[in-house]
Amino acid sequence: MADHKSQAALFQVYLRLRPPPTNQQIASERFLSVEEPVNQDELPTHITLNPPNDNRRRAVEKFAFTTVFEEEATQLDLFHGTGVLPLVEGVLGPQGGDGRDGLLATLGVTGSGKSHTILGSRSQRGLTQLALDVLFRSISNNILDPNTTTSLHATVAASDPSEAQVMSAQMFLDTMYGDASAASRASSRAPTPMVVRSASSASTATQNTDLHPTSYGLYPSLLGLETGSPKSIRVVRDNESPTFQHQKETESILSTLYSLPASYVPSYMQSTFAKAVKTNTKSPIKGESYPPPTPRKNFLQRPSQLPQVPDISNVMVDVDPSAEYAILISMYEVYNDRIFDLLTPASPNKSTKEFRRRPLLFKPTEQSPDRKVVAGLRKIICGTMKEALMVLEAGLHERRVAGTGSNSVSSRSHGFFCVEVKKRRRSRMPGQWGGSALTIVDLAGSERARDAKTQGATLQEAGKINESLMYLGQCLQMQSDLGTSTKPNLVPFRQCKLTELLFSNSFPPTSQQSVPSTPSHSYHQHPHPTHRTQPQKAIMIVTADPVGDFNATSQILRYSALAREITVPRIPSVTSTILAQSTASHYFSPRVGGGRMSPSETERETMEIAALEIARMSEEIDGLREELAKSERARMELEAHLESFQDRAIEIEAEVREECYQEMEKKMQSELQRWKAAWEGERERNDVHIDKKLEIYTRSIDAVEDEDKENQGFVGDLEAENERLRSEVDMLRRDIQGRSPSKRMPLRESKIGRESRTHAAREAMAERDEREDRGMESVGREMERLRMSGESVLKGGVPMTSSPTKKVRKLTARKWDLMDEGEML
Ligand SMILES: Nc1ncnc2c1ncn2[C@@H]1O[C@H](COP(=O)(O)OP(=O)(O)OP(=O)(O)O)[C@@H](O)[C@H]1O
Repeated sequence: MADHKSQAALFQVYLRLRPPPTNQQIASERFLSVEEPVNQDELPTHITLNPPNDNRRRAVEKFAFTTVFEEEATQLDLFHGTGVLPLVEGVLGPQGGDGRDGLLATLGVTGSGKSHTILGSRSQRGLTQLALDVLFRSISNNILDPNTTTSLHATVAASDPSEAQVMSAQMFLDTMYGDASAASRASSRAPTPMVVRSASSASTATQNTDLHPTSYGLYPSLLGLETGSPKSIRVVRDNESPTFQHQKETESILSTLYSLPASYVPSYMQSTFAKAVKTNTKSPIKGESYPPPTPRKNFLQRPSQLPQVPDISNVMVDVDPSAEYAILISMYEVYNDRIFDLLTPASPNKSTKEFRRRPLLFKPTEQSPDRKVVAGLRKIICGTMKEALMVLEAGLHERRVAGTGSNSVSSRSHGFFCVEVKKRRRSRMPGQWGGSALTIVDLAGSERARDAKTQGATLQEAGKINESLMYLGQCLQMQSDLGTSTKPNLVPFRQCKLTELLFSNSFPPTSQQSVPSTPSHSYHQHPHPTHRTQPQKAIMIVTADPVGDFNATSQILRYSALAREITVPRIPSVTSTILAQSTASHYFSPRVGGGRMSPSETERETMEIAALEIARMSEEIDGLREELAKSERARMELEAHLESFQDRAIEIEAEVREECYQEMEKKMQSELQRWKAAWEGERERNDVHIDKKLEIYTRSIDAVEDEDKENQGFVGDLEAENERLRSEVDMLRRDIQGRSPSKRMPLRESKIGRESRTHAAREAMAERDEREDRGMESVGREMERLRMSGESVLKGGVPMTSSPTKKVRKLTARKWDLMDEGEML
């Protein structure tokens, strides 16, 4: 049944049954039985699922797999029996050329043993470790060591089509686990410019590892060099997150960076870095090897011992002797339908300060226009199996797991472990790197919320997990129905990230994708090294617990089995019982008389009809039951859909809220800035205005004071002059009055004498009057001027210095002065 189909299917599907837990107290009823293989030397391929005896009448289902591994099967049995070796060999391409992509995945209900199978346990190695072991050992003579091959990092990074950050294993491991030898080296090494920053950091910075760019988030900042703005470098310390832009510190960081080995710099920045080093004249310690980076606050603990069993030291696969290889490891997880790098530490969010990973895209890139790749992953060049295993451990540490009612360490995401085997012709002038990849996938397990007792975020995760597994189930069902057709659109793999990642490389290249056939030993003569001539070879290991959850297990088996047979049990009980009873009592009773039916015959006929009717109805009920079961499944699927849509809606709402909040915040900030600037401008204008006013006041007060003083001087002079003139007038008056009338008469009488006297007196008086007139005129002018200025001063609030009475007096005096002598007398 399965043989023909398994040839055409995209996946070879194996079933592994897990043994019951040793501490299980009450053994549940076993619902799964393995069918004996036809040939005793072969492994079984079929199982039967017997519904538990709980009064619900369900169909007995039979499933076919490539091979069934029973409970007692070991990790080694799985390794040899599932075709992992041909998979590894295919990736290495022993016949020349790029090799063939391989995919190894596990699928099953939560707690059924997926992670145990693929990743092993504390004491047992899993298929991943075994595959790495055989891979590294097989290419040991052909592998390039990143620590000794100087150009390796640059050439591999240049050939990578996925915008990856390529990094050497040594540096990465130091980043994650710390440098075991750093402490001993620290004392003998010259102090680095960045070690001590503040009293607090000085005490914590006992390891000079603080210096590495990643610990200060400097990789993106180096881009600043390209734009010629090293001042704007933003230095963020991983464990404290202060941001400062200090020129001196920046310079010191830069000079430290310039002295780092090139391998410390991410691939996409190599050229910038090289340029910067070239032009930098301040490199402090050339040739000094700096300590490893410390992006983590707390280092991971280096595993003291990795499991060594099962031992496969005698197992090797063929390699291409004319090629040299490089191994690149990357790890990512699909969590809530988003891809996250497991080898890049989470970075703090600017606004929330929460440590988060950035989701990555599965997309075609410039270098890979016709094939999607996970873009922007961190890829680690590993020279040894130990390095690869340590990278694996570090990545697993970052993977999301949670304790649920079904499994204390349940994987909450689909984990991807990618081993890229880079390959090029071995020669003095090696060509471009080509190669293929082995992808190992540990899928999250399907679970029922009731059994797993999950809630909140874990329940939401479960919704997403179940949904993605449902899509995977649809794809697997379609792929097992493919027959000879290779049309990719028959398998609806674009429904979610998981199926896209698993299936998009499973199909032979289409006419547009295919490239002219190349000789087997030509490594990428074509422009895009991502072209593949063969679809990936895929192995799926389904794990099941024969005494676990019947419903969940049967669902998984239905999805994944290469073939299925359903046996609907007949209903012997009702029909046959009635018929048997009738037969016993009446049916076979001898006929009485000829031709006519006796009462018993009539009765028997009625009974027969009733029995047939019952049988028909029973079948109908069975059909209805089957339909009910189907629609129940459909309902469950729809519910899962709905749940995931609701989750998505919540997510979108949260995202929109966040966006609105950010936008509002930004607007508020800009409005505040604008308002502050306007306010500041207004204040400055006001200040200037008030200053000017004050200045004017001060000046006018000074002027008035000066003028006042001057006026007072003048008034004083005039008054003195006036006083003098007045006294002179008085004197003259007295003088005139003091003369006796006799003396005056003779003057009158003696005309000549009188006239002469009068003439002399007149002349003297005229002279005096003239003099007085001149004096009075000038006094009047002066008084008038003072009056004018007094008025203007009065207007400005200063009192007048001359009074109108004085004017009157003056006028009187003048009048008096101008009177005829006769009138006066
Ligand atoms: N074949 C086996 N032999 C021994 N122990 C096993 C086997 N399979 C599973 N186990 C044990 O069962 C437990 C659950 O297994 P595991 O974590 O691999 O389940 P899982 O399918 O990966 O679960 P989840 O999907 O929740 O991550 C572990 O303690 C594991 O060691």
